[in-house]
Amino acid sequence: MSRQSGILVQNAQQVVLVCNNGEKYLTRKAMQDLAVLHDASLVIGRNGLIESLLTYADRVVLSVCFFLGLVDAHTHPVWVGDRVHEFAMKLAGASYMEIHNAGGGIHFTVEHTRKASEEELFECLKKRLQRMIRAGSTLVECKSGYGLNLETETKMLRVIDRARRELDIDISSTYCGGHSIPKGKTVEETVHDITNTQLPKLKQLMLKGEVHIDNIDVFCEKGVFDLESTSTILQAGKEMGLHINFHGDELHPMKAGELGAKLKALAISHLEEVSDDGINDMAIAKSSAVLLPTTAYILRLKSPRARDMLEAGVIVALGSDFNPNAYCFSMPMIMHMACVNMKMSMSEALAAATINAAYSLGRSQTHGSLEVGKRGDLIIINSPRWEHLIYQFGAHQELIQCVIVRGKVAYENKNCLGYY
Ligand SMILES: N=CN[C@@H](CCC(=O)O)C(=O)O
Ligand SMILES: [Zn+2]
Repeated sequence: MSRQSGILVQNAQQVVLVCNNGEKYLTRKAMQDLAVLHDASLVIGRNGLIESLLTYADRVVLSVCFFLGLVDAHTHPVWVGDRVHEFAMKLAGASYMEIHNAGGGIHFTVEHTRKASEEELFECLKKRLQRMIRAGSTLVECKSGYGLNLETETKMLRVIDRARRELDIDISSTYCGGHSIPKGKTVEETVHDITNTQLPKLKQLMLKGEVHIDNIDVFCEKGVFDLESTSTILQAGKEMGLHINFHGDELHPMKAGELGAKLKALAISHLEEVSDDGINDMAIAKSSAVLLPTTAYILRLKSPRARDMLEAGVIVALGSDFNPNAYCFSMPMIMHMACVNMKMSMSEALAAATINAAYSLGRSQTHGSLEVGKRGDLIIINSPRWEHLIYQFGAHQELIQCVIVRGKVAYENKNCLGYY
């Protein structure tokens, strides 16, 4: 399938473009009506960008679909020390915050991640990103946040940066030094450390080109960072040129939707407890809602009000939330869960896992749809209809034949059985 100018991917029954008019995001009705070509091929140039999309009605068409690569808008993939023992505790009735307040949860992962070497963390991240590629993700947001001090947060960000340079996947990097209050510290001390020590040092490293950071994140939650401390940290990050992309309104109503809209956040994640005002403010400010179906599922919470957000015109995106609490790499499974538990349609879920997820990371000019001039990131699935990737829960290994990132084969599944 190679040709001199780049690669030609030929003769698909369907090519799912998602949108084709340079849209930066989709809302409301536009999420129902995605752009799909029939009996088509596409050419990716040597520069890794899409050169042309062609329809060949007269050729023999293969019973495969080409999809643009999926975008995972929220992950915590850099850590060591799994928490399978905590999964057992939660199954026996313990809540997320009970485990956290008893010194487990994020604290457990921080303890192990601080002790890990950079090489060890990179090896873990590499395997996890490879598993994400196998499930069709080609752009992934990756957070730090299991260091909570300058040394380990910087170590995590360097590991993410190395993955960006060495692996066939695109990454949006998030500084999440405000993920929790470190043991033995107060909220005030932590905010001071982040704004006076960590962020200034990271700014220097960014200027020297030693780390690259795209977004700033804080866990805005009762017993973690309140609204005021969240706002202080996010504004300090914004002044450094970072996109605001934070955790809010997850376990308790915090007015995080309202705060995010006021600060012009690009993204607010979770939102299980968002208020009506928060939804309206987010729609007006174009602050996207990154919904994470695994959180409500694993913690047995109520699901975020996706329908209310969609009807209000909020830009809804999806993420796996991969972390030691929610061990899921698969955006096809996330889309299925969004459809069943959050009442989204398959078209809405796909728009949320592509163009809108790219918007939440400030990347929708280059990612999130198959359009001439955008990244040549796509997946080839062995099925005549694209909906099978969502419909067949957990079957993505048997459906995804190939994942192409920037015009290069990043994964090929020779044993793929197909959609039967
Ligand atoms: N809620 C805060 N952060 C993560 C969980 C992190 C952890 O438990 O290690 C989340 O998005 O679900
Ligand atoms: Zn998270």
